Amino acid sequence: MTDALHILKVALDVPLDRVFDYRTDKPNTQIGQYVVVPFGARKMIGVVVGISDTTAIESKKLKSIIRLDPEVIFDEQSFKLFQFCSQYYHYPLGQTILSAVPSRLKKLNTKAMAKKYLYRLTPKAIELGVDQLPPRQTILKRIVMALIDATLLDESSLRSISSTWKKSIETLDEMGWIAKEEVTSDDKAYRQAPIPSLNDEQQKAFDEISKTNKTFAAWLLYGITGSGKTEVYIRLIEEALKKEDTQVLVLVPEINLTPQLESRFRSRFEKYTLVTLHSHLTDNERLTHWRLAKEGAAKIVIGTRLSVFTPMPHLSLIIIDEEHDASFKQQEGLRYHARDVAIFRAKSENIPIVMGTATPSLETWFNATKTKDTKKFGFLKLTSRAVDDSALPEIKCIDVAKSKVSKGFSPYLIEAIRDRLHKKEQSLIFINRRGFAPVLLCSSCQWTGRCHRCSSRLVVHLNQKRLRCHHCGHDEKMPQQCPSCGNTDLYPTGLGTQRIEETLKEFFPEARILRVDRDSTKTKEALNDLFLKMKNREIDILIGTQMLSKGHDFPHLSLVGVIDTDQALYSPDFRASERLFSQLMQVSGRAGRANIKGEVYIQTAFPNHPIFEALKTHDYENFANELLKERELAELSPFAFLVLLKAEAHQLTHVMQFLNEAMTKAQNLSTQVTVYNPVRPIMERLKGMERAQLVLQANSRVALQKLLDGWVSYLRENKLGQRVKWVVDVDPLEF
Ligand SMILES: Nc1ncnc2c1ncn2[C@@H]1O[C@H](COP(=O)(O)OP(=O)(O)OP(=O)(O)O)[C@@H](O)[C@H]1O
Ligand SMILES: [Zn+2]
Repeated sequence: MTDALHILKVALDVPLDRVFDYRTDKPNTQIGQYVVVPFGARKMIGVVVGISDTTAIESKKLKSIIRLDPEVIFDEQSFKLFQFCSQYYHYPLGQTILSAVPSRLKKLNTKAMAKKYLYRLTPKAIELGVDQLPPRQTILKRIVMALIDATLLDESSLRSISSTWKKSIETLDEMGWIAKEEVTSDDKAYRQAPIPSLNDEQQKAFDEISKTNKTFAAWLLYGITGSGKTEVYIRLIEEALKKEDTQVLVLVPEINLTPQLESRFRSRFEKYTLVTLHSHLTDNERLTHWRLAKEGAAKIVIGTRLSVFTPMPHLSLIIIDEEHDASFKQQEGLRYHARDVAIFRAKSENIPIVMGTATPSLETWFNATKTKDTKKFGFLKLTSRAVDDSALPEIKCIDVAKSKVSKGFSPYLIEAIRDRLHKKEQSLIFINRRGFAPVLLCSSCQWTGRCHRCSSRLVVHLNQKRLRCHHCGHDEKMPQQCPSCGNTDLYPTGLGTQRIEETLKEFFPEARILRVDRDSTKTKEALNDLFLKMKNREIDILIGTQMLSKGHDFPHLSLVGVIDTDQALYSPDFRASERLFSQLMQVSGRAGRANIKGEVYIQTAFPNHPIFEALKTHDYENFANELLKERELAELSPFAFLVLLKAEAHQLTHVMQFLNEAMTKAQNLSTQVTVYNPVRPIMERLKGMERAQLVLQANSRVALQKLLDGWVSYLRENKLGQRVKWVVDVDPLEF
């Protein structure tokens, strides 16, 4: 008689939808432990997802695990979540799990971690103040100002202010300005900000949602910008944490997770351990925070999309801020939507989930207001701004056809800016650059610079005098004369942020102007610097793109000028007007936040377009309902469910053959699903690869999923898959 075999079913980070059997001599292994195993000639990290005493593998071929780590990295609830995602997004289980655990775990050797500290200013520093710092020490200044704001900051927040924060902290330490304390799980003292009492609408929202604690309910908290949604979240969290053994997960878009937001939460939850999870943490920090959550020690987890997978044994409430934000959708690997995964998780753990926004996604708007199943999807409104005397800004369209536009600016807008300069208030010039950037154009033969690897035009970077491909990064010198006809009169078309900046400098030589875009604000530290400068009125005019439109408070900002948004009105993307509306609504929300009145000027050739009519009256509801009618007629989301198959290869014939076979197969698998012909996307070539895609569409999610089960395994087995790279995107946001 032989000993009973201990066979571990191990999920690995490989693109195969199966688990692998390994032998172990450790009888009390648990599901969720991770292991190092031999895989071909390599060693790999894997996760135990099953334990058995039988295997179909011959005992000669059965290999043993190399190492078993004692840490159990997920619990039963997380495992359910992984299984759901693997099935719903048709992505292998092993890859699903391993894309959700902190990458630090995946390194083959884990070292002990260093102690962690929190930093605060000494009374001496507070007394002397920033003005006493040496004039050119901008990083020191930034850190001190952030500490004045937040009282206590941890290392990750400091790092987001500057990558050289350590040196600055040492300097401050030598000056006797800083005190540090070791991080323990509780006992933190953040400054207490005055706590407002809830207004009627906030109170109603709080009461309704509180009624559903302990059971699943999805809530849309629809509240205009500045209506006090965050205050409602905070009260709900307070309420939840009154009970022992509770944890709360707060999901936010990446750009919103600033030290300011973190400190607002910390100051209100000083008794509780709060951790953040986002991409600006180091691997070690991420792992520490994640473990605190997994062990139940962290009561509040604030994180970006990936944190929806954080194991939290006592999870009792999920909050999603800015529910409509596209950054909740992961665009590579496991293409999940964190909001949808969060709803599944709330359902499966039988807890409430609250989604707040001023401009809900049409899917959520539909669920909350139009479906019969409103018992499971509650709808709450906050219709006025929370701070007394703060009204919504007045929105005006400037008809560029009737106004004498000079270098992109109409005289009305220029006058409005001049007026703010006079009143020492701030202006924001917003350019919607989605899908738009200046290209170099030859005035005589219409030549434009093109990327030789992608079907895209090269973007002009005037300061560096270079042309760059924004898709593959290809970079070349800006030519002196047209490569096609030799003409030397080459000029950049359209309005980039750099050109706007130059024009504004001409109009207002005395103004302090700051331009913010991906080129000038690559790091989070630069962005934080900007917030501080705005707050201290060191900037008069801010020029920026969509990254500025999210929920930041600029108390001295009273004018927003929007230029050049018209291309989004006629985009082939069916979500373009939904996005434009929410972007303009968000950016308008930046004006007049405190007690100065805000104004928004939109320059457009289509001042009567319904989107602007709706904006002027701040009428998201009407606009959304109109859009829903259009979507219903066109049979688009949320009335139909879509799946996108994207494929690319060096040769177009391979791509097309693969997609045509896929199309035929899909047609044979189901009659309830519409299968469209393969088409080329707008970006036909990318990084030297030829691309094409096809769309599946169905009225029934179940029918679509059923088709996908058979179809995706068929695609995985297709021999052309060796030449063609493909991905399946369920509920795609971009086409
Ligand atoms: N009931 C209240 N009474 C007075 N002030 C309040 C009240 N609720 C919130 N506030 C204040 O109003 C401002 C906006 O509130 P909050 O940030 O909660 O709004 P929001 O809807 O989350 O904003 P955003 O649109 O930026 O996401 C904050 O300064 C907050 O302190
Ligand atoms: Zn390119």
